[in-house]
Amino acid sequence: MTDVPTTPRPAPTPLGSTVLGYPRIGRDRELKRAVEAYWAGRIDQDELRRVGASIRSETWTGLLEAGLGSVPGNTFSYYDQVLDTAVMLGAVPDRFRRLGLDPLDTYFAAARGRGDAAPLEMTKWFDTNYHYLVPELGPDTEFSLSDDKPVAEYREARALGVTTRPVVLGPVTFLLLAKRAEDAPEDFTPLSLLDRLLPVYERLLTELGEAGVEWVQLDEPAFAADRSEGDLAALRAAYDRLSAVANRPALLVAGYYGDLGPALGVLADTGVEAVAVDLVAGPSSVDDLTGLSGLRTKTVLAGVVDGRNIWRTDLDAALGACATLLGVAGSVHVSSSAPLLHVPYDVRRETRIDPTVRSWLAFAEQKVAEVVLLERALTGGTGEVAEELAGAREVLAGRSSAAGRNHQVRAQIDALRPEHRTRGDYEVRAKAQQDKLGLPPLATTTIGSFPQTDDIRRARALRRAGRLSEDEYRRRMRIEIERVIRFQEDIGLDVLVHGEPERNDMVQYFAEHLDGFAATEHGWVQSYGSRCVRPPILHGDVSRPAPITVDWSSYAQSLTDRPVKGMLTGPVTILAWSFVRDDQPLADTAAQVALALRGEVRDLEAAGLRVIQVDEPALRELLPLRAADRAAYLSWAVDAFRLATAGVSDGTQIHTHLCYSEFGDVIEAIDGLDADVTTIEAARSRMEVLADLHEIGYRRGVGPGVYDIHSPRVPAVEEVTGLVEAALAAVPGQRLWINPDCGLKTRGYPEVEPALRALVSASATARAALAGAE
Ligand SMILES: Nc1nc2c(c(=O)[nH]1)N[C@@H](CNc1ccc(C(=O)N[C@@H](CCC(=O)N[C@@H](CCC(=O)N[C@@H](CCC(=O)O)C(=O)O)C(=O)O)C(=O)O)cc1)CN2
Ligand code: MET
Ligand SMILES: [Zn+2]
Repeated sequence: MTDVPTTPRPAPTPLGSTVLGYPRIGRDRELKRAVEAYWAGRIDQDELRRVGASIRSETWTGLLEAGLGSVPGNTFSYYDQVLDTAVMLGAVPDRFRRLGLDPLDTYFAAARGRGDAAPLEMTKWFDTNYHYLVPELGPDTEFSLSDDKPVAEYREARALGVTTRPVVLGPVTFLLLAKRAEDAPEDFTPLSLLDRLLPVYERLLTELGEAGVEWVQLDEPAFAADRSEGDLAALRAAYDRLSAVANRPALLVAGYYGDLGPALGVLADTGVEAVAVDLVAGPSSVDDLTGLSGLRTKTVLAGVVDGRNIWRTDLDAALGACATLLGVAGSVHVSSSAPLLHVPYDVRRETRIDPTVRSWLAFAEQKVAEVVLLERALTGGTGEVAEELAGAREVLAGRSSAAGRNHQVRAQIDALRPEHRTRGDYEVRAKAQQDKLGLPPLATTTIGSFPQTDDIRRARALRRAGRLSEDEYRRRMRIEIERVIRFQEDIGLDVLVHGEPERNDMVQYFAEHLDGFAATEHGWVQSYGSRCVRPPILHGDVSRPAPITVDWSSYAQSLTDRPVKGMLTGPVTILAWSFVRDDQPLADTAAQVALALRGEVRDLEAAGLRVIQVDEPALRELLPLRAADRAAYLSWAVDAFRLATAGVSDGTQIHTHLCYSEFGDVIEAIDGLDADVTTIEAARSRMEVLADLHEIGYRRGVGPGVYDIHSPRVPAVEEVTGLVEAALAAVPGQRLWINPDCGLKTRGYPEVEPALRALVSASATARAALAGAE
């Protein structure tokens, strides 16, 4: 129990039904368009702020009218909520402040870099496809309440007649997500700053209280992962202190993306008024909660409506979970399991999705309606909503009986044997590949995509609108492929790519060509900053009706004597970046996708492609947050990749590519993929991953990225040469590949051309040095 007495204050209005957060890009990506127009100098700050205000007002009024008991506030962001928090806490690194820009431009400079000021690192947000900017902290960091965004947005909503519950990233998760600033001592940990940080949160709570805020939500998702005793002690200390603040709003602490484990007991013993638990990703939380006497006086938000996936809720099951909690908690209200940031706005706009499949789906708006309905059932009894419950039951029954079963696919999976996932000895393969390809040491290549020019995107938009024929579209893409091939020949790369111009996205494109998936038209979700994706919906058994990439890749190969790499997205990444069915184990779905890709890999080989890359950038992303679940995941993930790729002969070279990750936890799985060549993000971390690979005895080809494509900066030749030398110190030249960190689709040719020339020149220099040394 806390030994700090909490200040007596009037009981807050009950929370009622709610969601933990909401999409913020605008129903038609208005924010993306406005932010990008602002960056390009086409609109000014006033215009950008008008777009932001209109998205916020539409969100608040919409949520109020939908009948939520408590409307979340401060869920808007111009780029990222972690950066917003760093700005609010006055923790923006000096290199951005020194630029002397106004607050909004300083903010964007931290997000995107400017001149010599490299941007904050961007990394995966838990196990999602959202990316946040990593705060940099050191022993000299001084926090101060430097921005009033949560208060200002509260007042803005009030003026529109909506009372909101500001959502703020919690202090402990903020510190756990931060990293040590480069100039900080090695043994510094951001969590050591907790005592310095808490006064700022105390001040924030005071100001929110003064503004009339009744409830504030502090998010602590970091506790859905394994945490140390020290982390738990920090959580306890933080909420003991924050709950002792005088005249503060009532505190709701939200944990999501999994069960809170021991953190739940810690929170139950602090003076916070409410906790939100994720009963979808962490269903066992129901049992964890029942033993906690500390909850008897608290409100529990039961996260029973999935905030991450798009299936309609099993309302009976959800009500059952809520009912169990009624006996444990002071009061229970219904909520989404996580912020709705990861789902699109409105399924009713998807008129091209088969109506049966569409009837199974709920996007953000529909989820809000489910939450409201469940709350009515919980408070007024099921009789009041009997009709709605019966309707939902019928849809659910329809889904489980239909579920697009493909008996042929299931029979093929049942017939698989270990040899379908095993290739021959690597040394034998390497020899056969060298005979066929005759590549020099330090061979150069790229990761697949070339800049998606306005012309390409416009052509695709015209075709979608029916204003460009399929033939004309294909003709234009072929012209682009030829241009990209000639460009690479001119630069002098060794292994070429076709450039992926025909792909809207590396996952959506494949989903559009596989059975068992539905693509959306408007289902945009933020991935980072202004970049969005439309995750496809994997609703049935997966199969490949016809070859997908073979025409494009063999056309590219027909244009050149140099080897062209076939280019596919791997099964784990296709799953990670889709909305996947929740009615069978992920492992089974992965095997189906892998089997479809296996057919594509073999068709590419038969068409004369000697090198085939199967991208798995999301291998790390799907790694379970809790260590206990990891071995099982890695086992099926590796199996799926091997099933997709092991059907080729020894002489066909399989590449894979990984990015956006800290690889330490999956390094053995990377080895287990058994790819002949692994290209991997490394430029920003200065080749750290090579030491990890060396340690586990990895001995196949490796291409650590020597050009950071996530920044508009063009590296100088000396910089690339430095990275190549660092790599050569860890890997022999014959096994070393020279390539960028990732695909080039988000970059422009003015950056790409000099960067690739630098890369080829650095390889040539290192090659000459190697030859001289022999
Ligand atoms: N799914 C996925 N997740 C990923 C990645 C990825 O590549 N894919 N990469 C990592 C980083 N995340 C990223 C996410 C998105 C983008 C990205 O570039 N997204 C594009 C959209 C890509 C797309 O779907 N393009 C479509 C639609 C393009 C579009 O907006 N068209 C306009 C019309 C254009 C015109 O008329 O000129 C429209 O529809 O309004 C196409 O090319 O066909 C964007 O936000 O701008 C990049 C990286 C991790 N996660
Ligand atoms: C996010 S990984 C990207 C791999 C893909 N082949 C590309 O180059 O775009
Ligand atoms: Zn990549």
